Amino acid sequence: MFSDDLKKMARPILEEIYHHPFVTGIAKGQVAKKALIFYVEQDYRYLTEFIKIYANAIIKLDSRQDMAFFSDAINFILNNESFPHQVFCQIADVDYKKLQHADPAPKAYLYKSHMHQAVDTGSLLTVLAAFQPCPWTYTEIAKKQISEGANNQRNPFTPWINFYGESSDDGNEPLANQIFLWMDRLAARSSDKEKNQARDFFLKSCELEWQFWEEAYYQQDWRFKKSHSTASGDFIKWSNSNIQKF
Ligand SMILES: Cc1ncc(CO)c(N)n1
Repeated sequence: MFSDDLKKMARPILEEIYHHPFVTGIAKGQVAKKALIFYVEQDYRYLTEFIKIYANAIIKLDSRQDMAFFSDAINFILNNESFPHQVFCQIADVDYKKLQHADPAPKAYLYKSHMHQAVDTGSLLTVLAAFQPCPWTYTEIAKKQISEGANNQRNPFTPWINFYGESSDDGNEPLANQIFLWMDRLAARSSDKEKNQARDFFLKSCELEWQFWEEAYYQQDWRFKKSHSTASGDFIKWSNSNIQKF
C-alpha cells in the first residue's frame, strides 16, 4: 500500500521526533519556558495559516464529503486546538493573548509556504500527503508517551498528551488512519508522477515537523529580524523614533 511505503520511509524522521529534547521534555514534564512560549507564538500563526490553506483546498474539491473533511479540520483548529496551547501557556505562566502576534520564524515560514505550494501545484493526493504529518506525528508522539506512562498525575503536560492521544481511543478510526486510507484510495488511481510528488511533500512535511520542534526549542528566529520586519510594530516604533530625531 502507498501509505505503508510512506510510513516506512518516514520512520527515521519519526524516531528523531520521538527523541527530540522538546518532545522528550514533554514526557518528562520539563521544557524551558522560553521554548514553550516560542512554540505557542509560532504554532498560533501556523494554525491560523492552516485554516486558509484548507479553505484553498476546498476550492479544488467537488464532493461534499471531501469538503466536509477540510471543514471539520478548520473547525478543529478554531474550536479545539487552542487547548494544547493553553496548557503550554499555563506551564510557562504567560497570557495566551500576548503570544498571538508573532511573525513566522524561518522554519514555520517554510512549512506554511510548503503547504501553500502543495495546494497550488498538487493533486488532492499531494495536498493530503503534505497535511498528514501534522496529525500523524502528533498522534504517534502522544500514543508513545501514553504507552510509556508519561501522562501521569505528576506531569503538567498530561492534558496536552491526552488531547493528542485521545483521537486514537475514542472508538472511531483515528483521523491519521482515515487520511492514510483516503490517500491509498487516491493513490490507486494516480500516476507514478503524482505519487512521487505526494511522497516528496509528505517526507518534507515530516522533516518540517521535526524542524518546528527544533526551531522552538532553540528559539531560532530570523537573524536580521529588525531589518526586514517592516509590517511589525517594532519597525513602526523604530522608524517613528528616527523620524522624530530629524
Ligand atoms: C507544527 C504543528 N504540527 C502539528 C500540529 C498538530 O495539529 C500542530 N499543532 N502544529
